[in-house]
Amino acid sequence: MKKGLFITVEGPEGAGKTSVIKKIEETLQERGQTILLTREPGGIEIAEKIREVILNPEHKAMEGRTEALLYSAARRQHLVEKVLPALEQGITVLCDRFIDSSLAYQGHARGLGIDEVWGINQFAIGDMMPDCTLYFDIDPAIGMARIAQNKGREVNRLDLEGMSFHHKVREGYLMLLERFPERIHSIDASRSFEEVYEEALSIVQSLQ
Ligand SMILES: Nc1ncnc2c1ncn2[C@@H]1O[C@H](COP(=O)(O)OP(=O)(O)OP(=O)(O)O)[C@@H](O)[C@H]1O
Ligand SMILES: Cc1cn([C@H]2C[C@H](O)[C@@H](COP(=O)(O)O)O2)c(=O)[nH]c1=O
Repeated sequence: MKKGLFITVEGPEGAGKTSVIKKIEETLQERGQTILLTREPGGIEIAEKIREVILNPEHKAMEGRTEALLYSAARRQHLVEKVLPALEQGITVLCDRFIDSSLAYQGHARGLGIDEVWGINQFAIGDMMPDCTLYFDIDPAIGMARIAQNKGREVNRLDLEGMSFHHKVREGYLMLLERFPERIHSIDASRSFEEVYEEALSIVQSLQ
């Protein structure tokens, strides 16, 4: 039986999600709150291994449906092995990407269809939708420029897609915002780190 809050964070490449939620985790821990920060694809050994397969830049032959199925397989294992046990203990889970990434990237940008990708993900997650999703909205040109400046970051297979793919990812997210207006909160991620962090933190706190 789920008791904790399940919060997911979404957005195009370089929107600042990972940096902001790391700081939110630190802030909440300093305040004595227990929070589990995790990510997709990954977060546990099996899913990290699937991540390596999906994101390896050498795997240029990977077909769209294979990609979608691998993301949903990693999601299933991560959900049952890590997310659900934490939620059952009443812990707030903050997850860097979840189903909306599959809907925006594979469903819309890859052209597999949002409803089709929704279908395979229902098999993977059942009714375990997030309580709240923070969507970091950014022009992909700004996001990709931020990534290019971050020399320590590994370039993955999805980063190598052309700009038109990244614009379609954002378009997909904007469609999801219209479809799930109560669950998804949009944050203007083109502002300074502090401004984005403050808004994201205030949303997370308002849920607790
Ligand atoms: N508001 C901001 N303004 C400018 N740079 C930022 C901002 N937020 C984060 N950055 C920088 O942008 C880069 C990408 O940030 P981060 O890795 O947090 O993004 P992300 O959304 O998790 O990206 P991805 O999903 O592609 O991994 C990092 O170098 C980070 O320091
Ligand atoms: C969960 C999920 C992710 N993706 C893409 C989005 C990114 O390009 C990578 C993950 O890298 P990050 O640095 O950890 O953000 O995978 C996707 O296409 N579909 C998904 O379901």
